[in-house]
Amino acid sequence: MRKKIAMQGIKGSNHYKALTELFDEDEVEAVECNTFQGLINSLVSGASEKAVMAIENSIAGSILPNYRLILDHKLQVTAEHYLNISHNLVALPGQTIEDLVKVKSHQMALHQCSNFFTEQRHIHLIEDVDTALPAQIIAQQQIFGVGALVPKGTAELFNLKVIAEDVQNNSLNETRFVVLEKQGHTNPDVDTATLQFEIAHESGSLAKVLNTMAGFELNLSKIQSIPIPNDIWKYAFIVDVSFSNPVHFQKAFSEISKISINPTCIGQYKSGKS
Ligand SMILES: O=C(O)C(=O)C[C@]1(C(=O)O)C=C[C@@H](O)C=C1
Repeated sequence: MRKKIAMQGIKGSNHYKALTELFDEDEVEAVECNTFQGLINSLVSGASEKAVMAIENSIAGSILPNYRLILDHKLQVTAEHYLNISHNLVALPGQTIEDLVKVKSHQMALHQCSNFFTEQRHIHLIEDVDTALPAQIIAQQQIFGVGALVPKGTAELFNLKVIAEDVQNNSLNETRFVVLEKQGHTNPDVDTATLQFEIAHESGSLAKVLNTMAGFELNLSKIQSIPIPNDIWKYAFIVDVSFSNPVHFQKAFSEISKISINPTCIGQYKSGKS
């Protein structure tokens, strides 16, 4: 039986691209979910074995609600993948950009193309569940006057015309996706970890944690603060670190556990950076 992997959106979306670059398409079945919450529900209920979820983009930044979902459901990150993102404006053939009155796409995709649409004042932007679904609906229902922003290759999938290629604000546009599971596994071949901790509201408490990481030769690649619900204006920190020796990470984590509050390892995995 093929492994079920939950993703946000449908075939033709960036999530689907990420999923097929992470897994052998013949061995897995993509479970299409309309929302990030739906993707988590699929994983938590056991309907899917794993989930592929976008977590941050190089133009639009962190998808903070997705960090919240990982923490609230105590999920583990078991892999990561960086996908080059290209947004292409598509519509039914026979139209030009002047004919479009609306463009529908995923909120993150619209953010990443804000400069292009500032110049197209006649176009009304509308959020949709992903990039591919509005394209599929435009094609199925033959809707004129409406465009979609889709990855390369998706126009052909739905027989749509590419009106403008690569309309993202910056040609260097990558989204980082994580693979989520209910439980992590002990894989010795890891060089990256994500951890979460809170600290006492005291001068120097974050510096102590960061110095401990430096002392064990952990290289910090990201630090993200996230509000602690029920503790107003207090924040937890989510940190990504890389290391050449997993033992260094274990030792550092044990030290950090002594000087922080609620330390949690959210995952140890192999870096997806090339
Ligand atoms: O709609 C899609 O194509 C998606 O896979 C969603 C998503 C996202 O969640 O950030 C994925 C990558 C791009 O950054 C834009 C949108």
